[in-house]
Amino acid sequence: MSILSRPLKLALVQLATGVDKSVNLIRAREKVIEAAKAGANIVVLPECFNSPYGTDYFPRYAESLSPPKSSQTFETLSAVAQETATYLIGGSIPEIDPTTRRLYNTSLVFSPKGDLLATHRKVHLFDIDIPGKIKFKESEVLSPGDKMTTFETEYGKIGLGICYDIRFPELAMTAARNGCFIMVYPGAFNMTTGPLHWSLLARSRAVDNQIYVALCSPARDLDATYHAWGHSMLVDPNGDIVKELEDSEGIAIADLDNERVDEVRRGIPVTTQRRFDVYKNVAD
Ligand SMILES: NC(=O)CCC(=O)C(=O)O
Repeated sequence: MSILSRPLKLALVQLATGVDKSVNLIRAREKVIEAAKAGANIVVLPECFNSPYGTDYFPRYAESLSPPKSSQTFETLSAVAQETATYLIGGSIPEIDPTTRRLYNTSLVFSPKGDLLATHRKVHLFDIDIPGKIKFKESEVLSPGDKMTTFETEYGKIGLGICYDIRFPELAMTAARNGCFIMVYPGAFNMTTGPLHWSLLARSRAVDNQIYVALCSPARDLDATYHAWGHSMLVDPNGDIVKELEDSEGIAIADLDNERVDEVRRGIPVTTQRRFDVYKNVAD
């Protein structure tokens, strides 16, 4: 039995986000409906789709998810997943834990019935400093999540990370070894690291693990404080880019094929040739 039980249509919504949260939510809803009308079974939104991306914004836009009814974004995503009968991977949003007052970069996943299926808090915070190019420190305001996230669908198991998480192959490797047919990363790379590594990382995670990899970015807005790279894409288990957007708003719709996964794994059978007797202590 293939890790992807049957073909499916995936939609990556490269949303143009702005400063007005309600407008972002209305537009996200419209795009999910558009994707569903085009036949998508699973729809993905970008990292930080309800707010601009930036440490100044996270505290101002953060929502508490407990109890869920208090979150405007939770309610919108749940309702549109149910309305469209799609699996909805709700990009990510700034979340506040009302007890600890800690902030997280959090992704919510809903079933076609509108039920919450999974929650992923970004595990690896985006702290980088490339002199003269970009300095960013999510950890100034955010706390990291402390668990891997996978969830079951009728198509098979899906692994979820957020943006910078893609740089840590262990997450995708563990998800793939646990049977995931795809890793999905809502993400917002930038004009320095986007051209350098966005597609390289997606293709690497795909080839390493012979799984699909999907990246979903916000559209680029040159008036915003952070310029997202865009280029939402789907990569197949052979490392080929199946679909890629440019930098403006759009929806990438692509077919995932269970036979393709099996064909790639049969041809180059690394999934059965691993030598964990040789490199068993990967965390040492
Ligand atoms: N939002 C992010 O995590 C950005 C990650 C990024 O740009 C990178 O180069 O990694």
